[in-house]
Amino acid sequence: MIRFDHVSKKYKGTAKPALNTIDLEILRGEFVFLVGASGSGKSSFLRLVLKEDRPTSGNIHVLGQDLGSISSRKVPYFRRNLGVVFQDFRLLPNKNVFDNVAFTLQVIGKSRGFIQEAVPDVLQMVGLAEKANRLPHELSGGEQQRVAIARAVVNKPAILLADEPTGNLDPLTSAGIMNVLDRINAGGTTIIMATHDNAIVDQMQRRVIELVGGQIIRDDRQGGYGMTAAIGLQDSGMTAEITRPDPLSLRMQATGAIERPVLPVAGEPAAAPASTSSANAVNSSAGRESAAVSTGGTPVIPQLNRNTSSVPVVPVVPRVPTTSVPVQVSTQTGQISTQTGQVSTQAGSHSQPQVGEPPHFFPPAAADVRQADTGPVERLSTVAPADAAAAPNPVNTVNGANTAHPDGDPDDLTTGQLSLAEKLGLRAPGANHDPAADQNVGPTS
Ligand SMILES: Nc1ncnc2c1ncn2[C@@H]1O[C@H](COP(=O)(O)OP(=O)(O)OP(=O)(O)O)[C@@H](O)[C@H]1O
Repeated sequence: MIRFDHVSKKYKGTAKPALNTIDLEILRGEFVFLVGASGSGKSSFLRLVLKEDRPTSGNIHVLGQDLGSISSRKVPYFRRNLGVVFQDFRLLPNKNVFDNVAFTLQVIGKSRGFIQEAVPDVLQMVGLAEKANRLPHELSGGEQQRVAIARAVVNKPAILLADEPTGNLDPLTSAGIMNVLDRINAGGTTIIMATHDNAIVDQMQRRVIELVGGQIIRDDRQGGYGMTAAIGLQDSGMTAEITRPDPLSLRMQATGAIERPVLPVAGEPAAAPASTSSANAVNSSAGRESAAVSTGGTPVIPQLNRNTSSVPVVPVVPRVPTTSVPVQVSTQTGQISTQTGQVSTQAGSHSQPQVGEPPHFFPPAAADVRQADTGPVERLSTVAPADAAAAPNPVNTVNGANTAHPDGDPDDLTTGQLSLAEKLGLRAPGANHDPAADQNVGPTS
């Protein structure tokens, strides 16, 4: 699905490459954390996947396409297969939640009927069905990020790139976001998430690729955040991130139990301190939404409790024993791929998308702990109109790079002033556009 062959990226005027001879393969359906100290190359990696930049050397294949052979004119079409979520949300401030999500579909010419069906579905999935008419500034940070996620996935991208999506959020709210991402991944979307959030990485136990100085020093199939990345954070003064207590560990120490706390599925408190009372506040203020479990006053960064639902969840990638694979990644992932094709649901009702099959858009709400707290599982409908196969999706610049490109790369769509639609990769630069879409907004809470 994504393959880097000896990829290096060196920016003009810099002494060291931002990425140095990267070889790696990411398979369909994987959830991959990209960790590493500030400046280790995470965003550069994501930019290359998006073809927002091009490598100095090496080859990149995404979704079977050699990125080097995609012309600038075709980049927006390529990017419709990718969704991107950023730390700072980047919603349109003057459009309500529905219109922010619908915007993606309007730009690429989806029918009104499709939009009327797809947007409510995706808002339901992210837990914002009741807030479709709100403006971004009327939402909490976590809710704004949910809108951004909804916008990123409304047209079923094969790949979702998330650059520090929880970077502006408190732990409890972050956990809610991770729950949403986990569910999107369970529907078949490959997710690559750059993050400094050690607690999330440690608890999710997914594939972890760690960069140091532009090189992959670790590739754990079921990894944790790791010491090297943490040391890098300390070096860069971002110690708050690494000193956050791991509530799950604390809870396990306290109880000796290994059960996972329950995740809040949808919605977050406007400003959620991680405490029992705030978790309850979420619950009461958000009807069907469940609250995070907090034990003994210890804030719990929730983790999916896949066992609380009667509907089994399909493992997206079969879990193999944790093995550190600093190099030769593709060899191992090739083996995984074979296994993936054999996986089916325990219930037999929901299978993983196979190669060539678009991702199911919303998995059953099995991973959704609403059932545990609120009764029967509410199954989320799928967005499956006939024209959904085109699967366009918002794509934006990574790290807000809507500035002139340092290399003067002719393929670089970040050059010059671009509208949001252009930055989202939905329209080729210079095409007709909605002037109202030219503004972005960061966090408003
Ligand atoms: N446009 C650019 N021009 C020159 N150098 C750049 C550019 N973008 C990134 N770099 C350099 O490339 C290296 C990798 O940067 P990158 O943004 O990919 O790191 P990162 O791991 O995403 O960092 P952070 O966690 O702080 O976002 C850094 O040394 C950075 O200074």
